[in-house]
Formats: sequence, structure tokens, C-alpha cells
Amino acid sequence: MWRAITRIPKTLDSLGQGVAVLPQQFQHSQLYNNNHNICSKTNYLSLHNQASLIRPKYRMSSAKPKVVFVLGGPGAGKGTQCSKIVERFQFEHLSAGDLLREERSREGSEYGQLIEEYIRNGKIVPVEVTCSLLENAMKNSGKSRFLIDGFPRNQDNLDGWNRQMSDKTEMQFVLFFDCAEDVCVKRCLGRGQSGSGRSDDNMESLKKRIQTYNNDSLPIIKYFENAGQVKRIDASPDADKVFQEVERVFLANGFQ
Ligand SMILES: Nc1ncnc2c1ncn2[C@@H]1O[C@H](COP(=O)(O)OP(=O)(O)O)[C@@H](O)[C@H]1O
Ligand SMILES: Nc1ccn([C@H]2C[C@H](O)[C@@H](COP(=O)(O)OP(=O)(O)O)O2)c(=O)n1
Repeated sequence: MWRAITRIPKTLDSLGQGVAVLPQQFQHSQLYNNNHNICSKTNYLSLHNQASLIRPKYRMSSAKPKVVFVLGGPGAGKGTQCSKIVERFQFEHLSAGDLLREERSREGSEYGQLIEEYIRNGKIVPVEVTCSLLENAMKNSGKSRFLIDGFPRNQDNLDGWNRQMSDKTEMQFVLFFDCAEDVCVKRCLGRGQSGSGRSDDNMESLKKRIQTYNNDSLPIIKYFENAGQVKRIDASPDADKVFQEVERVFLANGFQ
């Protein structure tokens, strides 16, 4: 099966060695935003665009797909609620974390080791990897409504989406599952104990994931909030109760 990950350019090849060898331009993507002349990232974009041109059969249809970003702390219940939304409304659920874990486990993946290092350390994988996985999954789904779960999770994610996907999609709103830290921790540890098999559902990784969430993800939620695009949901009640609120938001926004 063709995978968009094959479109990740040569400039990312060296990422395969893990976090320690990340080229500087990917560790400080803010630098890129302030200086569009930094050439490796620019080369990436031009390579990426060429790759798109030679694969017309994977282009999306002319109507722009609708996208809802789903954000919240680790264990807030994003995945649980996304499953319920899929059952009730015609959405395709794309979890950035699931796509990354799948790519990590894919035989022959160049990025498996890199992804594992990032996930275990509670860090956010460079957007070139994640956004390509998301775009590929969108193209292959044949659907026109997407829940993009766990993305954009930092400034690098948001910038990458804006470069690669924002013109091709219509972002509807951000569904934000607001959940206290201690509840999130309890849920993740519970998920680990009930056999999630995730290498990051343990206290050591969780501390780092929460730090990343507070430092890197909350400012993104704040950014969308200032733009009037956030639908905040109290994620602390039981899952069915939370879904009542979620359903209300989707109905109020014209989804049937
Ligand atoms: N509202 C809820 N109340 C109690 N437990 C929940 C609730 N929502 C989810 N969970 C449980 O918490 C854990 C994390 O939920 P999950 O949906 O995987 O979170 P996320 O995708 O945000 O990391 C799972 O074990 C799930 O069954
Ligand atoms: N946009 C994203 C989403 C997830 N990841 C990585 C880093 C995250 O800690 C893990 C797990 O994310 P996932 O959304 O599956 O799980 P939690 O919300 O943390 O419970 O995946 C990423 O690097 N970039």
C-alpha cells in the first residue's frame, strides 16, 4: 500500500537516529517561522509539492473536507469521545497518536525509532512526519468529515498544518476536553493497567507528557480560543454525560 510517509523528504532521513540527532532546524521550527530563507525546510516544501503533483490519483475531491480538531490533556477522553462522535455523526476519526504508533510499528519504517523516542519522552514528533500521516489517511479514507484527534499539539504542528493542509480543508472548530491533571493521570494509569500496551502510560512518561501539554499544547488552545474557535467541554463526568455536551455542540454547528 502506498503511504504518504514515503513522501517525507530526504532532509528528514537523519531523524531516524532518534531525538539526540535531530537536525537543528527541526528542533527550533520557530526559527523557520521567523526566517523563511532557511533552506532545508524550504527545500522540503518544494519537494513535497512536486511529490503531490506526480500523484494526482490521490488528490482530494474539489469540495474541501471539514475538519474538527480534538484537543485536551493526555487521558482527557479524546479517543473515547471521538468513537462516540463517529457512531452518531458521519465523521472519520484520525488520531495523530494512533497514526504515529502505527507508523512506529510498520515493518521497514524509517521513523519507527524516532517516533518511539519522542512518544516515550512525552515530546511531540516533528510535524513533517505527523502531517504527512494525517494527509495520507485523509486521502485514503474517501470521507469528507474528519476528527483530527491530538493535533495540532504545539506551534510546530500548527505551522506545519497551515503550510500543508489549511488551504485544502475547512476547519470547523476545536473541541477541547478540559480535564483536571489528577483525573488525566488516573485515567492514563488505568488505561495502562487495563493493558493499553502503550509505552507512555506510566508515571515517568506521564510527567513529561503533562509538562509538554502545559507548555506547548495549552498555548495552542489559547490561540484558538482567542480566535473564537474553541468549544470547551467539561471532560470530568462519566463518558456518556460528556457525550451529551459533545452532541449538543455538533448539532448546534449544523451536523446531523
Ligand atoms: N469520561 C470518562 N470517565 C472516566 N474514564 C474515562 C472517561 N473517558 C475516558 N475514560 C477512560 O480514560 C482512559 C483514557 O481515555 P482516552 O479516550 O483513551 O483518552 P485520550 O484519547 O484523551 O488520551 C481510557 O481508559 C478511557 O476508558
Ligand atoms: N500531534 C501529535 C500527537 C501525538 N504525538 C505523540 C506524543 C504523544 O505523547 C503521543 C500520544 O498521543 P495520543 O494523542 O495518542 O495520547 P494522549 O492524548 O497523550 O493520551 O503521541 C505527537 O508527537 N504529535
